Amino acid sequence: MIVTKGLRKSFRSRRSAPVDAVRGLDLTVEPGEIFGLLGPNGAGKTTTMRMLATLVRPDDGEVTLAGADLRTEPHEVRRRIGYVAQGGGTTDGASAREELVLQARFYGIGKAEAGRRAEQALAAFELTEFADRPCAGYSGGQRRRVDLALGVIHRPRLLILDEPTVGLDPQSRAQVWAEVRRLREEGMTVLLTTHYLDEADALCDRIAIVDHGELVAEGAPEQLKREISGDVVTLELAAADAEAAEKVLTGLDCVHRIEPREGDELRLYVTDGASAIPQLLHALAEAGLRPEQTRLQRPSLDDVFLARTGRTIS
Ligand SMILES: Nc1ncnc2c1ncn2[C@@H]1O[C@H](COP(=O)(O)OP(=O)(O)OP(=O)(O)O)[C@@H](O)[C@H]1O
Repeated sequence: MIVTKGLRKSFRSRRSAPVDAVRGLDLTVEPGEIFGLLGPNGAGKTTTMRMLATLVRPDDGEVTLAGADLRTEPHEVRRRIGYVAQGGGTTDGASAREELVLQARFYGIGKAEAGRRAEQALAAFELTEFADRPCAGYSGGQRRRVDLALGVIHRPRLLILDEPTVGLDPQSRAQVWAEVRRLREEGMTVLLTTHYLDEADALCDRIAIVDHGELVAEGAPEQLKREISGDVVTLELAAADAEAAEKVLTGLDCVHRIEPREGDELRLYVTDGASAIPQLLHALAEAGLRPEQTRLQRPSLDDVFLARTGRTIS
């Protein structure tokens, strides 16, 4: 659905040194995915989104979006994608219905059909109740839902969202996630940027982590985390059992490493916690041992960023 090869953009001004915002980005987003572009402030996420949305001209690189070439068919790209910018696009004085009808008309949709689409969008995004009130009175989450509805009123195949949940409270963020998932279920491909690690982890099928305009990692969140360090299993044992348990577990294939024991707690590094835990418990049971508590911790996307760049994202 999106292929970029060698995408590049520098900003030059007379007053300051040039900024290489995006430095040769190769990305592939498959149809039907929620794909997240993750990175710290200034990593080049917004510049990338603006280039894909035809708002900033790339210095170099080949880009295809929904089958259209960014350089030679920008009009076609605009027709086939929806774009929601960071600040959104609603006006204080207009109502959600007015904004939706206007947006549909902007895409050349006839008056009657524009009204029908606005009505459908209001229902789908749960906006009907306050559809005719000015947007100024909406909550942050409600306004964000109007932005999403505006982004898809022309039924694009690909939706590009720049920081869709920035500044929202946890409940509104969860609602936006639910809407994004619903759009994906309806067959839409979604590309979004975020600097919330938990958001990328929970929402995205695949992510690309960028830093200083370059790709530092790409893949499914689970896969990236597993590649870094596997999982950590913590077992709490009765004081009398800890030493014996350590001996039993040291010999198991699924255990890469056991941290030096602190009291009655054992921390084990394993490739995949979900499959290792039953093996650990089985081995302990055969030796007549049973942990009082078993905890599984997974590495976070921040660990992935740390491993690749030597810094934390947040
Ligand atoms: N119009 C511009 N003129 C000059 N420099 C720019 C311009 N737009 C972006 N930059 C610079 O390019 C780099 C990448 O910025 P960009 O906004 O793409 O990053 P980002 O990953 O979206 O960051 P954030 O999470 O803060 O939005 C930054 O150093 C930024 O200052």
